Amino acid sequence: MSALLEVSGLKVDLGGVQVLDVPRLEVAAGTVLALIGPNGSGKTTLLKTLAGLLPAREGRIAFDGAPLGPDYRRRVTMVFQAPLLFDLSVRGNLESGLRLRGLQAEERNVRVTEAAARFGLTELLGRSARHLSGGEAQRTSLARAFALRPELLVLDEPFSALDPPTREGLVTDLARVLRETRTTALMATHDQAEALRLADRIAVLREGRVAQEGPVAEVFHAPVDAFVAGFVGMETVLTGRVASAHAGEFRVDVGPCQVVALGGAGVGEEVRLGIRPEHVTLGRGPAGPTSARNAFTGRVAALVPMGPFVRVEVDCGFPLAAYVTPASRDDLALAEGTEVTAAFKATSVHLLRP
Ligand SMILES: Nc1ncnc2c1ncn2[C@@H]1O[C@H](COP(=O)(O)OP(=O)(O)OP(=O)(O)O)[C@@H](O)[C@H]1O
Repeated sequence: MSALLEVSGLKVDLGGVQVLDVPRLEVAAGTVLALIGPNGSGKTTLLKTLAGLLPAREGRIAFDGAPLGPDYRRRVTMVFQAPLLFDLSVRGNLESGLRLRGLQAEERNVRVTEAAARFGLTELLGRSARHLSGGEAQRTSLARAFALRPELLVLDEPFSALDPPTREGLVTDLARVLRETRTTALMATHDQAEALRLADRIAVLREGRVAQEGPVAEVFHAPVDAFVAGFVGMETVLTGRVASAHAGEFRVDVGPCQVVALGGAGVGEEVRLGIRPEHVTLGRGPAGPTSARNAFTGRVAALVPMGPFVRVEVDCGFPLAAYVTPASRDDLALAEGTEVTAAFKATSVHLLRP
């Protein structure tokens, strides 16, 4: 797939301070790249720079093979966290950009009807933008952007101001529309679940640099370091020394235990291992035969309800986080101090870059 957007040697300053340093970044045509990272990591600054709204101090940004030209602002559309709507009807808002571009009434009508249908706004076209809920206003803002059929869509945390059910509906619709229209998009988000559902690739930002960029599954399942691991929900990060290595499998001393992992690591090497809580299973009583290469006895140190699941912290001689459903917690009668067996496969242990 060819890159629609290509960034090299990008450096951006704000208020005289360098806030972005991105040696390379590419967005292939028809794909969605999500930027995730903590507050202040540079997501908005990178989006604005790539949308042509902020100048770079150094570097090259190429769009469709050429440096950004004067027509670039017309080819890119940006949607912000707070929908910036005009004091017009929903239809008036959807039409506004199309009028500016000199589209004829007939074509405007086709595009408005299509965009409204895509975002469930058909019944609301006559409503004043002043009388929309937050969710409806953001739908209008997204529909207005899609009506322009931008070559690149840039979304800056478009759902962060919405309540969870409203957000859920809009994420579902946006995922469908992105797929149907094969729009190339860049999106900043705090929310891993959003990134998982909307993006093909993820770039994790940290202090103005890209800590890792890759396909969504790769970043979530094989984070390169402890920072990315923590950010994408790999809650258990263990440090230990490799005790033995044999036939593509190695054992790491972690406290009084040995954790089995797959891959190449040298005996005596200090390594960091990451384990996702959803890959850890808990049981009562001694561990029976299992295909999991790792099974440890421990005690429940804490139980934290987190909506659809409960986060269980187990002390196995090292701290291990597991997710169970509230029903499993009740079936296993888990409470602080309960003795449990925690098991996870060697394939669920990820070797992180130190
Ligand atoms: N006008 C400014 N002058 C100086 N520094 C700025 C300015 N605007 C932003 N910054 C700094 O630039 C860095 C990146 O900010 P940016 O808003 O891009 O981060 P972000 O990842 O989008 O954060 P958030 O998730 O909070 O929106 C931060 O350290 C911020 O303090």
